[in-house]
Amino acid sequence: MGNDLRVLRREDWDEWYDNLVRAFGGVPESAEERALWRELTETDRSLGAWDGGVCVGTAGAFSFRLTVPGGAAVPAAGVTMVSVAATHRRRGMLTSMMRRQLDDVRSWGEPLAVLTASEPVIYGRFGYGVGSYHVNAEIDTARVRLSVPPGTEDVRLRYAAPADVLDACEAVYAQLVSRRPGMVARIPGWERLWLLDPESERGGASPLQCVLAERGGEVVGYARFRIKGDWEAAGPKGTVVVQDVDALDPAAHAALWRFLFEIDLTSKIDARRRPLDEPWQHLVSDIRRCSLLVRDSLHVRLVDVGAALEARTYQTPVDVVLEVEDAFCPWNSGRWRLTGDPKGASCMRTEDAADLALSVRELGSAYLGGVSLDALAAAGRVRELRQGALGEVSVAFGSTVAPWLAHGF
Ligand SMILES: CC(=O)SCCNC(=O)CCNC(=O)[C@H](O)C(C)(C)COP(=O)(O)OP(=O)(O)OC[C@H]1O[C@@H](n2cnc3c(N)ncnc32)[C@H](O)[C@@H]1OP(=O)(O)O
Repeated sequence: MGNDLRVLRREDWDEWYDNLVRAFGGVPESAEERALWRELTETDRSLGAWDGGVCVGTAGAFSFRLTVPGGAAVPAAGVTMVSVAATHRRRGMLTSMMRRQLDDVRSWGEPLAVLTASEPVIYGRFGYGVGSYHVNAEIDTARVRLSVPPGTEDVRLRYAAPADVLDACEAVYAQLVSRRPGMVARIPGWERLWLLDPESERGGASPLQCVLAERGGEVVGYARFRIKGDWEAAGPKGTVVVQDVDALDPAAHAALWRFLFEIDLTSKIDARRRPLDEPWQHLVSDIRRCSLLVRDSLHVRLVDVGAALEARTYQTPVDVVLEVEDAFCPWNSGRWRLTGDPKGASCMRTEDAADLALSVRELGSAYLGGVSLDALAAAGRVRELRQGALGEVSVAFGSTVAPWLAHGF
């Protein structure tokens, strides 16, 4: 191809990042946001493709820790900032960057690579499966009522400037990370991303607002949101645009959502990227008027099948031989014996007969417990080779809590 693919040097960052911005339409970010991404880019884990000294391809990999079923925080490459210049598209440049990147991730000893896709069609060929989903909700708060559980009245709410209470909000988030598969522990510096609030990206809404939920002086939750005012002849019809709601217990959760439901001069909540099983869905009087839309969220790639399957736990005892096919990372292909239970697991090479056959992409989908192997088998993507194996393994792989990624990257 004649292009040079190499690890990013800090002095090349501006040209590298310009290629990325242009591939996403070319509208520049605010100086503040650009400076923050510059700081957060892990250059030694990023790749640039150069053609005659001009940057034409980019790919990065944050060093994340991802919560997996059982609560462990597993090293995972957070694949990001992927772009190929439109002048060089569809010549295999992405494929060569993914090749190099997955080889690198393996050499770093990280068992997983994860990403959120600009277009879901791109990454399946490289062995990524959709491992978590989120919902977007548009709630008609003029019609939908929220009932709250006992204890909600004990929660006190107060406004605070988002920057002033950032540490308290981050402490709440940090407590939630180990409770839900698919969440990512915050790398220092990342918390500042949630406070970037350029007027150009507010879509006519207010600056970011924050309300803390407290009980006995302790912060037990927070909501960050904007208000987009609107009026019609009959009166106000503003929208509450929710950015984050994180709460440590049911009463704090209900108090925050009730607050968002009842803000005067608004008749709608627009909440994106919420967990599939978020409790407020069970508190509303009319779920249909909440217009839930399910979207793919985290795409998961097992880079080291044995280490990845050992790193999580299983809901019920499991002893199974998996025949794994992995064309892009052939070191994973072949038979693996997985034995595990709620306390731990081991996964090793075996010559024993296989019970289930599947590709690494299906393993990625099932890995966080949000997509059942049964459903994948019904789609013809998993084959049962020993009768009864599918049901057992499917239950073992499940998670009682829906996996969820709180934010893009
Ligand atoms: C994690 C993230 O950062 S997600 C962000 C991804 N980046 C973007 O969406 C920015 C805009 N798009 C781009 O920069 C580029 O089009 C990319 C990176 C998506 C693809 O780069 P390319 O170098 O053109 O991909 P490459 O030539 O290696 O394609 C490999 C295969 O994937 C297919 N493919 C790649 N991108 C797409 C797409 N967007 N839609 C459909 N098919 C695609 C190609 O057709 C090709 O298929 P084939 O092997 O059957 O011929």
